[in-house]
Amino acid sequence: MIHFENVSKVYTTQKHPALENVSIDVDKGEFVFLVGPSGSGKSTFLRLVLKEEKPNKGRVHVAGKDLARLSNWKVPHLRRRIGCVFQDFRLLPNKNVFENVAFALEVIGKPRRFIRKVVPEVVELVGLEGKADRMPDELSGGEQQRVAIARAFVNRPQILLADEPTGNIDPATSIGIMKVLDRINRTGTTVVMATHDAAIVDSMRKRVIELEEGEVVRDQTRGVYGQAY
Ligand SMILES: Nc1ncnc2c1ncn2[C@@H]1O[C@H](COP(=O)(O)OP(=O)(O)OP(=O)(O)O)[C@@H](O)[C@H]1O
Repeated sequence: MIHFENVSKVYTTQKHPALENVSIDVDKGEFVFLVGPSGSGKSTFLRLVLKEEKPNKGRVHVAGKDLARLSNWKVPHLRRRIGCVFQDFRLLPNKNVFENVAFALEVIGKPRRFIRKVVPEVVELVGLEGKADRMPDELSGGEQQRVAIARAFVNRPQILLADEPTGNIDPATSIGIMKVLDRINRTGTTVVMATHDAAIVDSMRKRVIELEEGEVVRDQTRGVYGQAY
């Protein structure tokens, strides 16, 4: 589903590569944690998957497409197949829960009837049934992140990228967020989550890929956050 082959990325303003000779394969339906110190290249990896950045060397394939051969006008189509969740939720403050989730479908031209059917289903999937009328500022941080996940998933993307989704959320609430991501993963969606949250990684026992100064230094099938010697 995601295939990196000897990928290097150097930002023009930086001396050191953000990613160096990275080769990673993520299969359909996998759940992968991307860990490593700040600046090790996790966000750069996610940006390359979205074709927000281009590699200086190597190849990136996503959902069977070689991104170097994907013309710019097809990039929005690629991004529709990839849901994104961020640390800071990024909800529209003037829209309620239903409208925030519906908006993701409106912008890609889905009919109103379809939207009225699927939005409540996804709102329920993330555990927010009964709260569809709430505005973002009437929700806790954990609930806001559930809305963001619903919005990322409502179009049933093949891949869900999450960049520090529990970064602004307390540990107890984070467990609930991880249950939602796990539920989404069980529907067959590939999930890649960049995180510094050791407790979460240790409790989930999923594949762990560790980056250090842009290089893959560990790739473990049922891994933990810290190096297991
Ligand atoms: N747009 C950019 N322009 C220049 N340098 C960048 C840019 N984005 C990232 N970098 C640099 O590339 C390296 C990798 O950064 P990246 O954001 O991918 O790391 P990260 O592992 O996601 O860090 P964090 O855990 O703090 O989010 C760092 O040295 C960073 O300063």
